[in-house]
Amino acid sequence: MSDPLRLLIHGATGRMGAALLRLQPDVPATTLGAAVARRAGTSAAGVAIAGVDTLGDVPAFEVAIDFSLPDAFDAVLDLCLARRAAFVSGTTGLSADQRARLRAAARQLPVLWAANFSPGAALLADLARRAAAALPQWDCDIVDIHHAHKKDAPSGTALRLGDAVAAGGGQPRYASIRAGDVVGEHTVQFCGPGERIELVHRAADRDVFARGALRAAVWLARQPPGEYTMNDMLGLTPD
Ligand SMILES: NC(=O)C1=CN([C@@H]2O[C@H](COP(=O)(O)OP(=O)(O)OC[C@H]3O[C@@H](n4cnc5c(N)ncnc54)[C@H](OP(=O)(O)O)[C@@H]3O)[C@@H](O)[C@H]2O)C=CC1
Ligand SMILES: O=C(O)C1=N[C@H](C(=O)O)C[C@H](O)C1
Repeated sequence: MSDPLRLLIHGATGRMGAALLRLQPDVPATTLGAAVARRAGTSAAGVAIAGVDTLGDVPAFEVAIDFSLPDAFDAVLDLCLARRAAFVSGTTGLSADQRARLRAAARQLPVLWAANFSPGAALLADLARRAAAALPQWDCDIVDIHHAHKKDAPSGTALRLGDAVAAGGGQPRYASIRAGDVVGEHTVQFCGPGERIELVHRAADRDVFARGALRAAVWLARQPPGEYTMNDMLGLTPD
């Protein structure tokens, strides 16, 4: 049996970081190499979290899982390049330059960035593309609802769904609601004369994203350098 994969969890004090730290021990193919956040501290489960000022000193790891903020993204990507480690990221709101850096890094490392690590959201994008292709004259609106603390709008998933609609020939419009503690809800709505179709995905909790990211880390560690998607991992139609 091979040694467990050492993970770096970046954004460890956040909502997603907490779910990842809680669920990582359920994935025996992995072990926690290091956990990092903006400020050093200790997680609810007693895990030591390093501050980003000591990011360069973290122990060896094979895969980084990043759920942080765009401001924090470049430093962890640079660390993966320096350490030749695979990179899984779910951080949304990235700039065009950051997306380009990710593509460039994929020439040297296996990289999997996804706006949404739930398998259902990947399937929703495929359904949205097919619906848009079948309903060329209908209006298409994408609505995302998230907790009040979410910083980016439209959500990364909404933009991903919009790309899928555009690939099907549609022209999506976006609306975002930030309210309460909603984990994440996305609706792709098609309106035609006298009728309306809604495709809806609701995440019940953040564990679905964390499980998807841990599964991605194990899968990505076995891939050669390149840019991968959830569809590649799940064996769905390529984007
Ligand atoms: N792709 C997907 O499936 C999903 C993606 N997301 C995305 O993941 C990201 C994180 O979401 P969430 O957990 O709710 O956010 P939180 O605000 O709860 O957590 C953000 C984390 O990033 C850390 N951080 C912030 N700035 C820096 C910095 N400059 N350097 C180092 N660390 C930093 C924070 O550390 P500190 O606490 O010390 O400030 C914290 O640990 C968002 O972009 C969100 O949109 C969320 C859910 C699912
Ligand atoms: O910030 C969140 O919470 C979420 N962000 C992702 C996004 O921007 O699409 C995924 C999920 O909906 C939760």
